[in-house]
Amino acid sequence: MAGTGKTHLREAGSTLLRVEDLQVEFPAKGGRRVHAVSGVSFDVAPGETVGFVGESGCGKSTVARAVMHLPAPNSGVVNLDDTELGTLSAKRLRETRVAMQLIFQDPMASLNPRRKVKDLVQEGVEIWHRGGDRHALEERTRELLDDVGLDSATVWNRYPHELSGGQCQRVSIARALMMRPSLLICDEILASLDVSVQSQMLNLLKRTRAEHGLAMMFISHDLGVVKNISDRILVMYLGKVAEVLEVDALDRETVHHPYTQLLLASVPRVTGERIKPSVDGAAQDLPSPLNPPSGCRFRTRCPLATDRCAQEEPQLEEKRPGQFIACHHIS
Ligand SMILES: Nc1ncnc2c1ncn2[C@@H]1O[C@H](COP(=O)(O)OP(=O)(O)OP(=O)(O)O)[C@@H](O)[C@H]1O
Repeated sequence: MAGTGKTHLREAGSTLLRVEDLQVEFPAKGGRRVHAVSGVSFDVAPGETVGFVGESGCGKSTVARAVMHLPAPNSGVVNLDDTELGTLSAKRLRETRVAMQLIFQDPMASLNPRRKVKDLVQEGVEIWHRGGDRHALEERTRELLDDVGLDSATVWNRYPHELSGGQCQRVSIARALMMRPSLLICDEILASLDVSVQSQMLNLLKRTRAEHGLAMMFISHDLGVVKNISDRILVMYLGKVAEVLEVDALDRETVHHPYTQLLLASVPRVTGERIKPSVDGAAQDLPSPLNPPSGCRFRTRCPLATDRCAQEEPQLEEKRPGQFIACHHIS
């Protein structure tokens, strides 16, 4: 089995989203395959925010798309509210997917440049509920635009290119909320924004999730950002889960997976100044997902690695209450 264990999953009835043994491979030249996501399991409780962190290429976006079945994973099970997505007809899948809204990193690219803000926010609802009450729809659009910190009267007839990146991202959030989702999947949505706009957006997301009772998957390569907004964190490395932990465990004097340790060491510490995370610098050492290392995928960069790590894949085990680590050397 390619899994990294499922001991961290909670009782099925208590979760909104339950993902088991997700596997995604992409075809590559010469008949080879990119092992992008290999046996990832996690769950998200109603109203909970789970952060996904790991350096570029570790499979975070692929997990997000596989959860949405955009496209369906090669194998694995995705249950949303006890509905298994893989068993649904194409029509039922499209309907069920509305409850999960995905927001991307580049708001300009994900908003149709030829549509005005009011239409962008309304278009999802128009597709799903044709012939609804136009007045009520416009009211809700105004409300949501104001809610996400845009002056609805000002931006109503504007096009995306007339807005800043932060404003576009706010439109994307309003557009997602319009569909009344139970799960918001945010894929690197702060990465293209200035640091000051990032913190405004984090506050907006926290307020929004409380007001709308939303669960979130929050994806970022920046552990500092993920820590700020998440209840629990999944640390991913080369298509696998290295560690799952409650966010409080990050502040405790506790032992972590050696990869989490590397990420922690690269979180900016100087107030007001961004230090380039050292983990980005180490990215060239990332092995290829075309040919991932045997056993523990982190072993080629791990200071603790031994022969056992090459031969035997570590499974996620609960090392401290609420803290699951996949490492032979952490007890
Ligand atoms: N359509 C595709 N075809 C081939 N390989 C792909 C495809 N999409 C993703 N990959 C590869 O799968 C791996 C995981 O990519 P993914 O985008 O999920 O990572 P990520 O952690 O989200 O990184 P980033 O933050 O850079 O988006 C990478 O090696 C990537 O090159």
